[in-house]
Amino acid sequence: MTSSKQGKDARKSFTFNRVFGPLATQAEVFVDMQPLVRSVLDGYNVCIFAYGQTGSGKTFTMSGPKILTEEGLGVNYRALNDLFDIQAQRRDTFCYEISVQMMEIRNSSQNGIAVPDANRVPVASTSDVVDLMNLGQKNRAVCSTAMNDRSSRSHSCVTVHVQGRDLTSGTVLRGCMHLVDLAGSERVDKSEVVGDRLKEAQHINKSLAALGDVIASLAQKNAHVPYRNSKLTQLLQDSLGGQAKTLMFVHIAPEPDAIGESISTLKFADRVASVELGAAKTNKEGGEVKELKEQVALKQLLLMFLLLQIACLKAALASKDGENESIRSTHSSPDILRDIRISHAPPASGHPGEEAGCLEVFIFQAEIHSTTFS
Ligand SMILES: Nc1ncnc2c1ncn2[C@@H]1O[C@H](COP(=O)(O)OP(=O)(O)OP(=O)(O)O)[C@@H](O)[C@H]1O
Repeated sequence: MTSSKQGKDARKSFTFNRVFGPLATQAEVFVDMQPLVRSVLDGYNVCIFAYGQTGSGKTFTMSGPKILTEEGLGVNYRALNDLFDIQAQRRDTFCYEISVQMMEIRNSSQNGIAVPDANRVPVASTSDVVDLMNLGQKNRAVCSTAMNDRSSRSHSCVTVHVQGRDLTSGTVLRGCMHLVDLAGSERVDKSEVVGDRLKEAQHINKSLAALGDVIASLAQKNAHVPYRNSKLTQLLQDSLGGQAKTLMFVHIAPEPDAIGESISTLKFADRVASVELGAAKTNKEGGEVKELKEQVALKQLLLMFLLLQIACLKAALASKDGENESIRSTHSSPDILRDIRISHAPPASGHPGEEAGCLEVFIFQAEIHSTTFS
């Protein structure tokens, strides 16, 4: 990249995994990220970001153009389509449940940034997803700036939750994929915004800077990573740290006067590319692990039960002998024992074998008031 500056700043070179030109199709972009998307079905956490200055094509990459055509479909739709296709192919070996959550992180007058209520919606087909995303797009905070007439003024995050059960071994895999269309980074002077819009732009830049700080800390392998400095980094903590697979699409505008912005975007991308996340891990819970966890939970409850019984016996003994006035319990032993119920529940749902052997524990008011042990 050649800038108008003289000397060592005149020419800069950056290296990335892949570069897409202005004529690259949406399908070509998706093919490159497809293996990553697929790994969510194998129990990995995946995070895909779109970063770049206002108007550089982030929403186009993630969702598509304003008027959607099949060729125009962005990576969000393609990713979910792909997941449904594989779900159908693995029908005989895996049972998958897929749900989608749409979140928007935007500037709010009270406490800076808000994440509106976001429910997980189960989805079973592409049309379910299209309906959901259309709704999300409609609700997204958008305004016209000098740099983009449909500028997104918030970070939008589509989170896909996948749970798959191996029909033979009972192993349960849980994967989650965040598809994040970040709000545009922009020089506030160039976007010509004022008042609330200016504040909003400053806020967006602040949360993008917080993302940059987290990435810098990860790159330097600092002991402390400042995830809590923004809602965005808090939300994505599980996908920015060690065990996830992360991909960032970085967008630069082709206009010559965007060069300053493009260089700072590329520097940001360079920093991101230097982060070593370490080996990604699957979220796998084997049938045996599940059984062991249930046994541990049962043993812990029995232990609690025995401790309570000892406490009650001590209290009863002490009050009988009048030896220790400070030992009191509001319940007698049988009452306390009545309050703890342990049930080994039968399968709750209609899916054969799904919850078989599952332990349900109900604890009602298992508490001892003002008890002091001698
Ligand atoms: N590869 C592309 N091919 C054709 N048109 C594109 C392409 N990328 C972006 N555009 C068009 O450029 C305009 C701006 O793109 P878009 O809204 O995706 O930018 P953005 O980076 O999301 O902006 P903001 O951060 O302000 O929301 C839109 O009209 C979009 O359709």
